[in-house]
Amino acid sequence: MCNCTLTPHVYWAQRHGEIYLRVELSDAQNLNIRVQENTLCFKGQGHGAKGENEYEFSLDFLKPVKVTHRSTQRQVNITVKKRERGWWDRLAAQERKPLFLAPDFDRWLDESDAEMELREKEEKLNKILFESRIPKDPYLGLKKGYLFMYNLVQFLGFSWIFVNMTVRLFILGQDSFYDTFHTIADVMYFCQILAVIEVVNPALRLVRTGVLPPLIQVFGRNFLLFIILGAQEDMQNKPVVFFIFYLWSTIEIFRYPFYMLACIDTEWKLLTWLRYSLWIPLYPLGVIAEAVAVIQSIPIFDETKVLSLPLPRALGTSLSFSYILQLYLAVMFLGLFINFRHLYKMRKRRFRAKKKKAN
Ligand SMILES: CCCCCCCCCCCCC/C=C/C(=O)SCCNC(=O)CCNC(=O)[C@H](O)C(C)(C)COP(=O)(O)OP(=O)(O)OC[C@H]1O[C@@H](n2cnc3c(N)ncnc32)[C@H](O)[C@@H]1OP(=O)(O)O
Repeated sequence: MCNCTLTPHVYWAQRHGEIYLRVELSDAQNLNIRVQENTLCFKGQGHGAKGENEYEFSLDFLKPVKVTHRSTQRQVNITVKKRERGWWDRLAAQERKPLFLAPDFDRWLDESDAEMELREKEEKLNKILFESRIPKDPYLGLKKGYLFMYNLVQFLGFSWIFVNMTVRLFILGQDSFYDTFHTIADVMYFCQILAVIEVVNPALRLVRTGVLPPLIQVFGRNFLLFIILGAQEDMQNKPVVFFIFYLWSTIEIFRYPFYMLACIDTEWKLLTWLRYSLWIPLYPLGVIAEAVAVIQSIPIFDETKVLSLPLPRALGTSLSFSYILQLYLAVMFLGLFINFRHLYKMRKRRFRAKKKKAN
């Protein structure tokens, strides 16, 4: 036992593997801290509750401890390792708590919180270990730079379309519905040709997603843009073009900036929410608008015979493209179903991952 004269205030907290002691003694000098079995003896000079003096205390721990670590800042901090990991019901061997001892509420955790803290530390360590085992991709910077530029160009293109259409709608009202194609088509052609890259990217493993969903989307949009609208002038001044282009560009002005931020490992929660929620009303509306355009184009293709297939004389003169369009109408809803399910899964995965992080 130590021969104690003045005793400092000592604050404590525990974890499963260690005990933290904070001795209220500033400008401490001549420190002598010893641990034997389950007893810690402390002696030192410094400024404590009774001014500048020599202070000492001894503490019999509930169970054996080993190795200490100490640091002296404004107070003396001591870390004591428990010889066996576990949660202690109390700190001292004697049932009555020594008078100089009090909980350190700055570091205090109850058993379950301490377990959680431990698990988080282990998870972090495992993640670091796991990541250090994966060989680093030497072209990662280049890939991200390329994706960033691609998304930026698409964002600028679709923003131009969206802003242009909105301004025209405010100025011309319903009249703007009729010449959407003539004012917007060039930029839309450019963006949609470029969008073929979105099928190539997953095929080359540049992005972590499947090839089928972007293929359905790019094929679906380009079929409508280049064949149904592009090949039939009579379709180009129909109001449905306005709705199709407006729905396409509305989702894209949120989707592309979301990807741009992902390329620089940044996330803006509102943008993520918009990217993974806006499709819920927009996608079905888009497909309905596209279906209307396909239906409106059927008699026009029948009449003009554009893209009709010439047949041997015995079978008739030609096979109208409208038959392909009728088949396409059915395929469209299958495409809608596949992509709707894909986006639903992506949304669930994204928000589940976020919830886990928040917990
Ligand atoms: C075989 C051919 C069959 C043809 C059949 C044709 C039928 C056609 C019918 C359908 C017609 C539909 C036409 C379209 C209409 C409309 O668009 S209406 C308007 C509303 N539209 C929408 O809301 C859909 C918008 N589009 C999309 O959401 C996508 O294009 C998608 C293809 C449907 C799904 O995208 P996907 O990439 O698979 O999912 P994400 O969660 O966004 O991304 C997954 C991960 O990949 C990363 N990533 C993807 N792209 C990029 C990129 N360009 N840059 C950087 N990163 C990218 C993304 O960050 C994700 O990564 P993690 O975060 O690590 O998961």
